[in-house]
Amino acid sequence: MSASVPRLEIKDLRRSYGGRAVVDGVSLQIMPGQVTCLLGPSGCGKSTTLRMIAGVEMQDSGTIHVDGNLICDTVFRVPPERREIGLMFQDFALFPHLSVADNVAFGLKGTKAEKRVRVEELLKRVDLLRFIDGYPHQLSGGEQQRVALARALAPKPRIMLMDEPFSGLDNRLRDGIRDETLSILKEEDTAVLLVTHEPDEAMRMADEIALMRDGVIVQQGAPYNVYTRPFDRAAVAFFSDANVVEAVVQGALAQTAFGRFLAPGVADGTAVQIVFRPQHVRIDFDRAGRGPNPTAKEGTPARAVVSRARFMGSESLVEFVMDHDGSTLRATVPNVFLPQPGAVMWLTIPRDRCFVFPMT
Ligand SMILES: Nc1ncnc2c1ncn2[C@@H]1O[C@H](COP(=O)(O)OP(=O)(O)OP(=O)(O)O)[C@@H](O)[C@H]1O
Repeated sequence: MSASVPRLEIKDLRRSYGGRAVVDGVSLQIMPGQVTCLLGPSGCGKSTTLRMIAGVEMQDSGTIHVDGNLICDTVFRVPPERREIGLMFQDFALFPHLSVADNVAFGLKGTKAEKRVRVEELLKRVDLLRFIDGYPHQLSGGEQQRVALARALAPKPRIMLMDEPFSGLDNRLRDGIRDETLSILKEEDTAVLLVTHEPDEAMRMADEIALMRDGVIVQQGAPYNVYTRPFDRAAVAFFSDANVVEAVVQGALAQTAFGRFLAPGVADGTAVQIVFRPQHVRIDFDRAGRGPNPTAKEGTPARAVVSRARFMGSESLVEFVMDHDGSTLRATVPNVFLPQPGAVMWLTIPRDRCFVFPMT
């Protein structure tokens, strides 16, 4: 198989329920060994997309190809069990009455001896060989999850579809299992489509993030690009808290209390939102009623009064009330920074860390 043929390619998938388009023209390509995360809020159509790829749901239109071969359009349909697609869902439910070995062997074909070889290989891989003759109820949640992974991988699927597979695990366990799962899937050269509504999970696991909203993919790219070049205000806010300053453009510039912001190509009179993350707000102490001098890179400092400061563990969150309009602005600072409420500070917004979006 040529390296340039996607392992999974979906084109213009659509599905409506009761006249409402739930998946509204979704296209994606995933290469072998690549992890793509379908990331979006609850109800945006992620699971429906996954179910159509798995073959348990029929699309209204659009095509699905695996390694260049059509597996489903509106007339032709390879049944789910012949798609060579592995599934891992949150409620992964091992069969309680089957041993760990029989759970892993469940979807395998071949002789008893051949199955045993593959089961042992996989249990070794997920570091659970010692439980081969045990039963699911004897395992912790994390161990059960690893058995589920072994079971899903056993038939050597070309594609793995995962729907919030780690959300049932507690935080400490989750990071380890996520990383372990990822390295096994990469070793097996499986193409992975992972559905999640958690940006942290997507950032941690994905080679590529497809940001989904209201049935469509609004932005797609490497995690760094999606995070640093968000498509719109909602895309910023999906990954982190976001501050917003509103202004009106004149001569391709938006004038604010923080100085002017470039708004190239935006027509005069257009209202814009200047959006920036709390970690990018620069805070300076008041010095005899003044802040730092304005610069081209950071603009003009604006005077603010601390209303609240909280220690969050690895960072501190400070809320300010802005002098010029009484609006609230949030800043996060690494480690411990807990100024007293009422303290006067000056805030600047680095121009390379903010996004200017015309209001729609
Ligand atoms: N069989 C169905 N019949 C009618 N509506 C459905 C059906 N399946 C899903 N929907 C609706 O389609 C929309 C998208 O559902 P879907 O499960 O794909 O969303 P999601 O993005 O995976 O959300 P979540 O993260 O909450 O699982 C929802 O509004 C849901 O109620």
